[in-house]
Amino acid sequence: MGIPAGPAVLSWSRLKRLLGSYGTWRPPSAAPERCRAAVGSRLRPDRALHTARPRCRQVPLTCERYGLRRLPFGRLSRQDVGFFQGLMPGRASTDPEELKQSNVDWLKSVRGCSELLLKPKTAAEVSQVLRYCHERNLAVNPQGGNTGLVGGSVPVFDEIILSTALMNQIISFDPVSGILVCQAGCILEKLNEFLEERGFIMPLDLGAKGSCHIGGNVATNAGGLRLLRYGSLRGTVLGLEVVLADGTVLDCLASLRKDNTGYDLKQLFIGSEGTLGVITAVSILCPQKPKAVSLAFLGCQDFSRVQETFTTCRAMLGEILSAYEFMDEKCMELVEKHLGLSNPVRGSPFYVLIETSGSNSTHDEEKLNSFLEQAMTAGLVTDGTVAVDDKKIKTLWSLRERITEALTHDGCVYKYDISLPVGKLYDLVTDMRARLGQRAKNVVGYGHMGDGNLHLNITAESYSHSLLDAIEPFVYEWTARYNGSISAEHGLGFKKKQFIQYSKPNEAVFLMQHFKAMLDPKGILNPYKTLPYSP
Ligand SMILES: O=C(O)CC[C@@H](O)C(=O)O
Ligand SMILES: [Zn+2]
Repeated sequence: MGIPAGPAVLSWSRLKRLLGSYGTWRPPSAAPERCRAAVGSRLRPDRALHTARPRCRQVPLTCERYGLRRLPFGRLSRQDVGFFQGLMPGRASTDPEELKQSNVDWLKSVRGCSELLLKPKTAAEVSQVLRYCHERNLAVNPQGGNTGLVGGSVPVFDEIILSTALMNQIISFDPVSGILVCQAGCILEKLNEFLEERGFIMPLDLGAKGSCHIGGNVATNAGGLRLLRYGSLRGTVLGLEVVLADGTVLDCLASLRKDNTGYDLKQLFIGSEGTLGVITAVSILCPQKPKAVSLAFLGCQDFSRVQETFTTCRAMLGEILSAYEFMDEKCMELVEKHLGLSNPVRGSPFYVLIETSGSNSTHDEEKLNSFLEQAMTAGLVTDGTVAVDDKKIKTLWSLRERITEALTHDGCVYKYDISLPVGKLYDLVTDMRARLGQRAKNVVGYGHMGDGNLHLNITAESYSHSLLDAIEPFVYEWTARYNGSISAEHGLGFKKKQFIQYSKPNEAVFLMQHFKAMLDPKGILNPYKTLPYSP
């Protein structure tokens, strides 16, 4: 098949020129195009569906803050709205209150101005929506639980929001193979509860589990807290059903552990952030629910001890090690200050959470105890607490899981999600702290130590271009110097797409542009996201 040249394709030389200047990329200086109400208040508001959700404080429009130009997509007309309302009565909303929630990201950092929210229930409906949008050249923003952290899940301009919220059916579960097949809008926590009743668990776990959708997890290749044990979604997702930009339904919803027939197409959609197709159903391999879980929360005097504790516990705990997370003392101060949680182990510059999951509590506790004895004797950890009952385990986990939430109460947050060689992980935080000095309110580091994944977060009283200039591209150059990744698990979305070249060669970006043009020649799927700006 030939590769059609579309507006999203850049010539090789143009691409090279663009990539060469991304380090200093700035929004175009031309006057931004304001989000224009195409049909606005003339439309009859539908019934609000989520009146209980908190009101959003006014977030600047993304297109204005970044001075962006709208791509030449069609404008939503009264006839278009009529078509969608006929296709899914009561599920095509133009209610400004409801749209307000869906136009803003969870961090309240980016805001679009979509005027239509669609809630299909089936892949067939998604197919009809996309076929229509493709014909009319209307841009579409697929949206799951809207918990993403890089601005990938909300519109930049007036893209139609295609929500998976009502695609929430479990299709099948096979207790012999542990394979679950479900629609994309199932909430991660709900799936986990369903599985736990049957002696299984989901292979991924995130702080956002109560709201995020499995389709969104797959579309962003979310990592989370269990990756160390169960690997990434690239391994556990066995099949996908995806609707392509022109409405074609791609049924690759296989439930097979082994299948070497041709290219593994599902991998293209895992982590593509809704830019290549809309994931409508997922087949996923789920592990057995562990019979025994223990959690140790320990304090370490410096980062080299955090590292040594990791290598020691990996060697001593072996197959029962299921998570190794770290956080610095600033993180703990913030969860105490903003969320009122209490830290059971005070006075350490670093803390680690070590989880074991196995099938025999006596055996596992014996192993954990001998590791703890060794770690204390060697002076790797100074203090700690261990939990084996569910309630205490949850309480300890919340100290780690709720750091993101605590940060949002601390001010405007600048987020970096970096992969680095484990030995270098914390140096970036130290360097950044020294570089920013008083300009930042707090600079904190935490993350998935076992996966070499640092969450560097910087807070300030308010958003400032000059603070951003002090952070970027420094943070990306630093990461590239050590061959790290500028997005370990959150994706590129809107906020990081211009920096892809710090982690991918030009040839790879060029090929990605080609895939995008082949699968979505009009560029209607989640435009302005993931791939670099193409004027
Ligand atoms: O907020 C962040 O930077 C990280 C969020 C999430 O990936 C986590 O590991 O808690
Ligand atoms: Zn994370």
